[in-house]
Amino acid sequence: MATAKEADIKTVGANRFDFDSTVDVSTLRSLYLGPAATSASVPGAPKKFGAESTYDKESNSIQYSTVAHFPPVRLLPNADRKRILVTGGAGFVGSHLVDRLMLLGHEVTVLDNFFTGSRTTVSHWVGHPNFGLVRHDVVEPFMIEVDQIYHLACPASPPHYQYNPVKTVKTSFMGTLNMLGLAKRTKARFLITSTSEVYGDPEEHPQREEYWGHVNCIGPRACYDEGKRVAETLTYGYMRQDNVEVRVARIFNTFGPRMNPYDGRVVSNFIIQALKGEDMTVYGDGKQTRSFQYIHDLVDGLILLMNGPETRPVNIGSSDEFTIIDFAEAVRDIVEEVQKEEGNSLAKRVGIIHKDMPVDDPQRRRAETTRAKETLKWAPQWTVRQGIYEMTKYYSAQIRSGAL
Ligand SMILES: O=c1ccn([C@@H]2O[C@H](COP(=O)(O)OP(=O)(O)O[C@H]3OC[C@@H](O)[C@H](O)[C@H]3O)[C@@H](O)[C@H]2O)c(=O)[nH]1
Repeated sequence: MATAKEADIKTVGANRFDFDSTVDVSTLRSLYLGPAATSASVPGAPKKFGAESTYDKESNSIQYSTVAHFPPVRLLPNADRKRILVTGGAGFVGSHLVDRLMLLGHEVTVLDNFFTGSRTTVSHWVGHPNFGLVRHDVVEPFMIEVDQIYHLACPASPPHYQYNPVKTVKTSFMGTLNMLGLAKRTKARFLITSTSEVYGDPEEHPQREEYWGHVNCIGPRACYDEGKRVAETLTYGYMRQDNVEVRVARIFNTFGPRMNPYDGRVVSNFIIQALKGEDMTVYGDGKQTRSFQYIHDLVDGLILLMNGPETRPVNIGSSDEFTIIDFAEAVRDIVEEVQKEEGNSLAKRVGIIHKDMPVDDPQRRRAETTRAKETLKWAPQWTVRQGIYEMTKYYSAQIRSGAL
């Protein structure tokens, strides 16, 4: 069996609907893993991109330096170069989408309030003539001339979105209303990132797009679940009433580098705990299930959806389902493999402990992706193992550099 590190995926993206979105994985890696962790070779370009930070332990200070060279971006004819707005573009998913859109040669403006996003995720593009970064909260209107809007802005981790539930609902409703208004005025195509959480604690398994869901509208998760449901309602309202061109992605659990290590989601929690030699925390008995997709597969799906003809909601996720307890063991094995390779093996295996199950935690979740396969010709290409391996290398490098 191939090991995780033997990932030989060379390119991501696809050439469909007259739109070539292929990008070398090595170029993407140079943006999040850095040159030391990748064999990236971008012809004619410097090996290191973006701002650099150096931590000094003695003075407990951090020194930043900016770099004025950027990875080469595709040179598109004017007619093909789009002006693209990405709300939440400094978040985990947003920053990877921005990397792709920039490398493909588009003009990208990122809107972010930096509640859960961070400037560092896109700092390697600051100063590029095709790139703009605006601190702005989508609950307020925003004026810009654009051709496409990827509307991602909203906290996505359960502890984050439950921290200020009123703000979460407000972001989902007002933010989507404002961005749809912008799409209506500019005639931009509008894509919203909805979520598998619209299915709630599902009574149907796996979850097809036709399933209406099972959501507790007054529970602690409702601010996000119902927020995204009403955001979808608004989106189709604007489509029917105002002919706005809309796309709706229902994203299932996604992981990858640049995920905030302390945002409380299971993949980041497990990898960080295992790397630091702490017990891994399984909530409840760990029999609940999730299917996890790697970030690059999700970004492929978003770009295909935006540029394809499908206007109905489309699930984008993995159908490789794990119980959380099995997932903890798989993560522990991969982290140990990385530690061994890096000569950092721990004296003993980390333990797995159980904590209380969060209220309304969905018991089963697996993406049914026939629609994405048929209408977008999309299929995930990264295994969970390949993704966890790369994400572990990323966090491990961050711990070594003092950033974590
Ligand atoms: O340390 C942990 C964290 C989480 N978990 C469990 O692992 C499972 C997954 O939890 P996560 O917090 O990562 O994500 P959830 O599936 O609950 O929610 C996610 O759903 C889809 C996306 O839209 C969102 O990113 C997020 O809300 C849950 O059953 C949770 O209880 C643990 O067992 N231990």
